[in-house]
Amino acid sequence: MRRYSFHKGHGTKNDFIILDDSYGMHDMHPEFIAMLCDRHAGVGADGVIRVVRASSVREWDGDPNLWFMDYRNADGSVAEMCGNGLRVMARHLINEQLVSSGSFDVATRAGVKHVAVARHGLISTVIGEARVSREAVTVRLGDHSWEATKVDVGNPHAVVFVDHGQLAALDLHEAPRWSPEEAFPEGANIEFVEVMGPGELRMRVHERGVGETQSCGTGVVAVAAAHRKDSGQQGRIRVTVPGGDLEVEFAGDEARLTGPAVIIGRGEFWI
Ligand SMILES: N[C@@H](CCC[C@H](N)C(=O)O)C(=O)O
Repeated sequence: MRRYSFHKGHGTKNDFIILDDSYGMHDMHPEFIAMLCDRHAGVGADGVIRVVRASSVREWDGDPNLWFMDYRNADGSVAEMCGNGLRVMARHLINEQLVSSGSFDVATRAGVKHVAVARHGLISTVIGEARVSREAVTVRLGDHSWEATKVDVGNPHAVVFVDHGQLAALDLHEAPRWSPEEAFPEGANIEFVEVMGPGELRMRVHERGVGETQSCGTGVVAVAAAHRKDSGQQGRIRVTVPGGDLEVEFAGDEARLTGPAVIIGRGEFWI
């Protein structure tokens, strides 16, 4: 049996277990992650963020001095990026004085992302380009089907715009399906969105490797990018998710995501 210390945090109620592992000593076996994230038998979370020096990450060939966000979904699968996780990891690095200022870069499997403390203690993250595809994808949930927009935010997303009043009634206990299957060979995060007004969106999400979550930062960027492409919306886009509000701004095609990031405590577990 081993003893581990952890921190727990969330960004708009998308919650994470944070494991400090500077030198890459932890074994991130999928069963270990799934057990940790189990809300009844473990600590419980939507995912695990392993905070590791980039120099200790075999597949990383960029700046070795950065901190690397090694993100795992609750089922133990690896994800390229996590928008809410990035803010929470930034808050953790600042709190633990693992960085020397409030503005720095973090390495992820989707490249280097800049983070900075913003107004009212929110954290702003440069997520980069959200690539909106023209490829036709159909999403099905129960008896409904919709044409969806495929968006690549470093990780895969399908964005479905639903009619007014439809969002709250969706049953996301069931996993949405898509066709053609080859559209997302690695699986997908599926966002359902209602347009409330210009630049005002409401979203629910079924995350790959988790199920329905209270928020998804990369999902929020995906829906903002799809909305901007459809409507020509300029300026700030506010996305309300079950866990709170997030804002997306674009500079050219580059998306910046701003929102809260909270560390709620720390503890130890034995496995
Ligand atoms: N909740 C995250 C996304 C986490 C990864 C996702 N489930 C995937 O598998 O791509 C976010 O805030 O972006």
